[in-house]
Amino acid sequence: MIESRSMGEGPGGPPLLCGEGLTRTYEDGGVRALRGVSIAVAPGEFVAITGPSGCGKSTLLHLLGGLDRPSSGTVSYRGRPLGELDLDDFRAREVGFVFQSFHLIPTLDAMENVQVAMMAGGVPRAERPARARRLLEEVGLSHRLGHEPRRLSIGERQRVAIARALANGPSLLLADEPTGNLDSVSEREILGLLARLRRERGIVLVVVTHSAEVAGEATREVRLRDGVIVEP
Ligand SMILES: Nc1ncnc2c1ncn2[C@@H]1O[C@H](COP(=O)(O)OP(=O)(O)OP(=O)(O)O)[C@@H](O)[C@H]1O
Repeated sequence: MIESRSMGEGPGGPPLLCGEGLTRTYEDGGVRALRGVSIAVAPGEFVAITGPSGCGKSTLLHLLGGLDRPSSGTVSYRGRPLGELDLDDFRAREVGFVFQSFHLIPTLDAMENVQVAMMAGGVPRAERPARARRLLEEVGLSHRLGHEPRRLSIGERQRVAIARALANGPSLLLADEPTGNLDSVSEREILGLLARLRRERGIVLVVVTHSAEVAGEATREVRLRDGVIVEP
């Protein structure tokens, strides 16, 4: 097996998130999407995962977030393998996910989209509206609380999706091409927002991207090629 590594330079102690010897073969077509990747993400980091189309970036992100399981290898969070954790709880409370196409519920307004995520996180019903409002204010959408996705700009939709990802106070945001559908102005705004969340909330960012601008803002770039990490 090819083994490739990328380690974060943390201030000591266990990394926040760690993948060791990760492989993923899709039975459908026998594609070896990941062929032995080890990556450690330390507190405070903003890691950009880059590489050509089909090299395994989304696959890696899904494994790190517990959305998919490796064919072999282990993902650990705060030193504990995901297999030992309550996965639903991990995905709902510890990690926020952001996607290229937002994945908002079209019939719900911004407030409702954010509150839906709070159900899984066990936020008491009575607390949800005020918390959703605060989050939407934090992402700059206090004037769009009652708007459904179709009445929001593309950049605003991604802001709602980011507010939703913060609904349960995660330590980590995992984002798959978060600016892939945005024009360059909106991309810069979303990038500024992510940087602020890292600075003010201490949120760790792992972002899959094709954008040189996004990769340039990261504290570390991890490049994949054909399912392995290549050294910069
Ligand atoms: N569910 C699946 N079943 C079968 N093959 C898959 C599946 N998902 C991904 N693959 C294959 O695994 C490889 C890696 O896919 P992945 O989506 O991780 O790449 P990527 O680097 O994120 O690509 P892109 O930048 O185009 O989004 C590709 O060859 C893809 O066709």
